[in-house]
Amino acid sequence: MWRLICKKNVTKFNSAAGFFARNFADAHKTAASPFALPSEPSTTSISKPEEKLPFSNIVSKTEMVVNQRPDVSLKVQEEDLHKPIPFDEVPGPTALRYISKIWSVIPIFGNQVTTSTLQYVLSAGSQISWGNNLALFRYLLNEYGPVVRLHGPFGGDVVILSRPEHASVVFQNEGPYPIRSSLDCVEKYRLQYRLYRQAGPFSMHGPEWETLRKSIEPALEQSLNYQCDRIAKTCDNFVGRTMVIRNRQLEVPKSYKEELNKWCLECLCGIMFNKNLGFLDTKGLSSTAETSILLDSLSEATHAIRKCEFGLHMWKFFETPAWKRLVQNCDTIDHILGSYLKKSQEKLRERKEKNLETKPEDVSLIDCFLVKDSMVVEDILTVLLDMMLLGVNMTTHSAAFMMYHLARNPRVQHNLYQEISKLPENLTRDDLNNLPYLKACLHESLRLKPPMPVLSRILTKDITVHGYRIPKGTFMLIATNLSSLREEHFEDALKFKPERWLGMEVNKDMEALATIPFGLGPKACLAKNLAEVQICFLIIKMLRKFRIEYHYGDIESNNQLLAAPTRPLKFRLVDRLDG
Ligand code: HEM
Repeated sequence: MWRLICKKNVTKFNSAAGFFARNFADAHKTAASPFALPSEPSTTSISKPEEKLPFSNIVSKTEMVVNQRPDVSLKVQEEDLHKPIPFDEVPGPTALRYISKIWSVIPIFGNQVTTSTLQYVLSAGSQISWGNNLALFRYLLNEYGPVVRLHGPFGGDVVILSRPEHASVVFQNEGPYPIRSSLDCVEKYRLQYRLYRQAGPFSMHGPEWETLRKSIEPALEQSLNYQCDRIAKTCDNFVGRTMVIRNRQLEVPKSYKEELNKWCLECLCGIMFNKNLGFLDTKGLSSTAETSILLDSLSEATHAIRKCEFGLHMWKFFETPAWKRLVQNCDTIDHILGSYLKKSQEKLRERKEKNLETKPEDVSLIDCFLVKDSMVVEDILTVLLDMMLLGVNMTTHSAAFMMYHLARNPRVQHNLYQEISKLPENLTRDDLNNLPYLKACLHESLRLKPPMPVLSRILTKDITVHGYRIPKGTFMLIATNLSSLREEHFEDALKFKPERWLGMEVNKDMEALATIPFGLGPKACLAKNLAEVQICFLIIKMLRKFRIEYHYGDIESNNQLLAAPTRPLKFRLVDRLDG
């Protein structure tokens, strides 16, 4: 009986304390940007109130002590309040705990494999699969609470989070050299198969990654400034191509996503090589053209990477069909990019020999890379391929969903059209500074359908999240797509409401941290500006010419690695009479 009364009272205390903790945390949320805080979480993190209140611990210990000496129990409680809860007590599926015990005797794999293998364990007998990690993560977080530990069946634990205040503890403590889960198969292809010295910016970390990133970012920014006009023309060409591929009902074909892929590749190659490759040729591409081969190889390589990264990593031990497909297609892309690199080298040499003056707008991204001593040809190839694999998929996904959201929300489309209709015919990058509604629409679209729905980090030091001590080396998965859809952060969270972003300081306000489509910290996307210019220019050009409609079932994102829309983008594009 004593036990029962005690338990009831403690439970009441828990909920009351939880209420205060939440309110206190809310007060912190609005007070300051989490990045203005010093980095040690035990003294400064925004989740500090929660860290101090390991209530789950109190219940059992109070129960135990109250029965004997109630006065001592208070002391134990107070001490416990300040102690982080051990990692072993982080909740998670228990079946995995037992499996991991069996496998821990042969720790040959690691947490990378854990994440991909979990789909088999967790999906057994249920609808949940890693293929749609949104449903899987939602299930785990609903079942076990905001911090879930997955005991790696093959060694290497994974912790899943989604709340912005927890994610911010991870980002605050990542230091100058964050580590994320790499694309293992791409890393193996480069380091072991091609014997390159670097694995590419996405997979690298540490001082070598920093040096590479410091070479890429200013060069990309410079090329973007000079090549904006080329991007604008490519968007015009895309509009032209759209006009000729519409059917009599003004609908674009099922393959419109491939057309967007071509647009994106054309923009990217324009920046990389200072050259139009002709992906959007109105006559279409011949199947033997180099552009066709590049496009097909990129799509095949993307499929092969998805296949290799999801499921058992058998390609680590023998050559699976997916691994062979990856090698074949990455070899083809490397070969084509290599030939462009060679031409650029020759051109640079000739200019130098003949002492020819070079106008800034004639300088391509690879020219900028070639003049850097820190980058050899193979480093440049890895950077270009990373950019193509990530950039084309992510930008296509984002542009596709931006068009979709505008089609589904005619009022928003109308308001946006009002904003952009005053722009001059020839767009410049500066024009984008005065388009708050367009920026809000893009951010809102990325909130609902981010192309990288989950961010990952491997902890470089111990941290305390939600009261739990999580050790260095743990593989963290941050389900930003879930925090983006939570009603507590966004009213009518499932609705497309760009107005919510007007006046909000994105990446600074705590609420805004619930949506970080380009990631955060030193490892955040290095081509955010490029992606924004591309998508904004495209939407401006499209809206000036057409009213976008969509008359079919809902389009979702498959929420996978290198995500893609689940349905054909069968937009109906009606010419504007005043366009
Ligand atoms: C709307 C389009 C895009 C979105 C939403 C996006 C989003 C992201 C995200 C979420 C990350 C990981 C950030 C983190 O872990 O904190 C990332 C990394 C990266 N992105 Fe993007 N991206 C986009 C376009 C592009 C483009 C166009 C390129 C290249 C041309 C690109 C190249 C990269 C690279 C190389 C990295 C790895 C950076 C590093 O680890 O240092 N992305 N991107």
